Amino acid sequence: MDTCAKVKEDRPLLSVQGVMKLYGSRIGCTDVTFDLFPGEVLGIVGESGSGKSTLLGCLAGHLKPDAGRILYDGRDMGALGEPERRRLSRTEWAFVHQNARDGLRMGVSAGGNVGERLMAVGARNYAAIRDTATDWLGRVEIAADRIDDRPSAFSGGMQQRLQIARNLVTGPRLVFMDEPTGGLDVSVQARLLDLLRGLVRDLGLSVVIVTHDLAVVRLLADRLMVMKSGRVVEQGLTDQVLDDPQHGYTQLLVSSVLQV
Ligand SMILES: Nc1ncnc2c1ncn2[C@@H]1O[C@H](COP(=O)(O)OP(=O)(O)OP(=O)(O)O)[C@@H](O)[C@H]1O
Repeated sequence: MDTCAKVKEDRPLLSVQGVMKLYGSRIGCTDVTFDLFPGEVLGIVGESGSGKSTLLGCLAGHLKPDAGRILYDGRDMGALGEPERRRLSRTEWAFVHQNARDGLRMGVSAGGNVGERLMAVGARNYAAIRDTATDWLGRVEIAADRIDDRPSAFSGGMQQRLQIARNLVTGPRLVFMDEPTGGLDVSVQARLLDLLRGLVRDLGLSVVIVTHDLAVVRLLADRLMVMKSGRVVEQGLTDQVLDDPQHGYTQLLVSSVLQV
């Protein structure tokens, strides 16, 4: 590896510095600082209203922070124009919504949902697009003979897997996930988690994942950030935080799960 490439590898893919987002006088999130390195998975946990979605919205460029800086691959997101942000959303980033319907086009076939992402980054050869779509449906365990079905004919778990294929087909570097296993049956969740873990590992993805579910972060996240009332109360290696929580709130969060 030459020196230049090495320097790039050592640089955070995402650097978040003192980010704050207010809704009027209400704090959405405040004083959030962390680095995400290439290939790392960061889990964000906290109770409802703790600011997880607000922070994710700021990171993904859906919300404009009121203070702080977000650097993506060294570039200040606040200084990027809207066309460049849209280009990044199409090419280098992906966003997996909790509700698959928010991330899919329900009137378009499964193959079309995957294929149109490829077309958005310049693919034009119909046969090659269909082949890639078929391959990706297989990777998310959807049978090839369902390629022309619409997502509305799929189960919740299948829709979520299709949303994941649609998001990953273009080879993004950074994936935002908002409760990707939320709202699914426990057995469906387990299968989806397993699939996600395999894809994250095989593709070496950098991921920021928001969840209520400590089992999800235990399985997927290298590092964990715990939020309460819009602030980060604790962060560290996932096993360390879950096995030896330092903050009273994290202790409560961990013990409430153990008691279930
Ligand atoms: N559009 C909005 N307008 C006003 N206040 C908002 C808005 N969105 C969020 N908030 C407030 O910001 C704070 C953080 O909310 P946020 O939705 O980010 O939390 P969360 O941890 O994602 O919750 P949940 O797990 O329920 O999605 C809460 O006090 C919430 O009421």
